[in-house]
Amino acid sequence: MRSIKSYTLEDVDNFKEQLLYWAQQFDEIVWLDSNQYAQQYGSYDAVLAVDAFTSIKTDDQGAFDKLKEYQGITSDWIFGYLSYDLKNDTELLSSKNTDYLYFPELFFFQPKRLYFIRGNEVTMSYLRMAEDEMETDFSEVCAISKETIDNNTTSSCERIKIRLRITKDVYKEKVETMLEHIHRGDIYEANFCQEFYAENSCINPLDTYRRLNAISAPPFATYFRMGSNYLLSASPERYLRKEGQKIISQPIKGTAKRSADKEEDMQLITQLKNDPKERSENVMIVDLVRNDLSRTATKGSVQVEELCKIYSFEQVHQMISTVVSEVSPSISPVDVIRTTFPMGSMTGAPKISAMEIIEKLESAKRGLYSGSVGYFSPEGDFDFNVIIRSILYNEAAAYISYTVGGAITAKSTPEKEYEECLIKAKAMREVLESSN
Ligand SMILES: C=C(O[C@@H]1C=C(C(=O)O)C=C[C@H]1O)C(=O)O
Ligand SMILES: NC(=O)CC[C@H](N)C(=O)O
Repeated sequence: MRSIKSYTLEDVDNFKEQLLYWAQQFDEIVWLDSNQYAQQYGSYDAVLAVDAFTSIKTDDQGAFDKLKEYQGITSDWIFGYLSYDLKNDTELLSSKNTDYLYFPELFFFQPKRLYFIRGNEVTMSYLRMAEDEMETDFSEVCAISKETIDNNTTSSCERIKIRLRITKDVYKEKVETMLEHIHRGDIYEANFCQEFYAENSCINPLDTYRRLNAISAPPFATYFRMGSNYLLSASPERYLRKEGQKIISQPIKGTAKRSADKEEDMQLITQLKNDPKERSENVMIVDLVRNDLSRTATKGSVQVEELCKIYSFEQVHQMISTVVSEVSPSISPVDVIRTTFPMGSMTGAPKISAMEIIEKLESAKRGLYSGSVGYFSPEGDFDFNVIIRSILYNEAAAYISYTVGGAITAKSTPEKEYEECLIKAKAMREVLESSN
């Protein structure tokens, strides 16, 4: 079904820039870049999928059933996203908060043109109908000069004014309400988020992504486009990956800022590692993920491979755990996602009560934020990230948005949680405010 061609690259970083620039001509784009971050699990350094041959977009009930059918029928590479509000398809829940971004709840496509980069090699994988264009496309990509990219990736938009969806005082009141729920025993932990936005504004998506990625260089960077809807993501977090029969989930809980001073930076790592509040936040989510994975796992196969390990990224230090399981080949890959979605790190525990309380206290529909972007391979393997540290943009609606949040537990204080939100928001704010 696909034609394959591989080339050795002289300058991989330059080729990545050329390829993403070349991709801009297509309406559907998924670009995943791990920024050379050293990770145990991963197949490619970067992947580009463009030009939909077939696609699926849903906004109603039964989204996971439709995805399962689509994934089964295509039996090909499919790329796309799951928005947070698909929770309503897995549990008896609803989303009543206002949607400002208008992304469909689920979107996947089968790309005609695919590029996989690994080391200094690129492999092109084109559907037969486009195979005639493989060589000309490759030459076109390689002919793009740095000047062309720089000259055409400038913005003619006006300065962006970022607004807060809720004030700091309202945020603190809501965290107090969350704490009351925790003290009453309704929940142990919930991830409470707030939105920052700009109306009647525009950005150059490629320029914005490039600058966000340059200061973040995370392992799950994403440039996504579907028509006039864009996701520019600097996510450090994996939600779920499947490699053969093995399932891998890597929830993050526990965040510390970075310092330019080496010694202070080391202290921040030690503090985070030994902080009982951050550790207990993480362990609670690990328990939830173990429970979620056990729904499709073979008996006794759920294991914690790594608990509360600190990983440093350009913007923050994070505490990450790795939970794995085995599934039997008879289980559909979509069902492994359906039974674990939305990821526990973005909900809280117990999951359903946390999602109900989040819905009541938050002020905007989460949509794609705290959802997931990724792909399925023809064999049914997959890799999906967590959509955080991301700028969402609806060009047609002239609306730009980023949301940040953090886990609230019995040990939380509203002031500290607010500070943590600002640490997570720093890169997005910097990039948007220096747009022009
Ligand atoms: C909610 C966000 O991040 C989540 C919350 C974290 C925390 O509470 O420490 C860490 C990673 C994410 O799972 C965000 O970045 O907006
Ligand atoms: N950056 C990426 O997300 C690359 C794709 C994916 N992580 C993989 O290696 O399979």
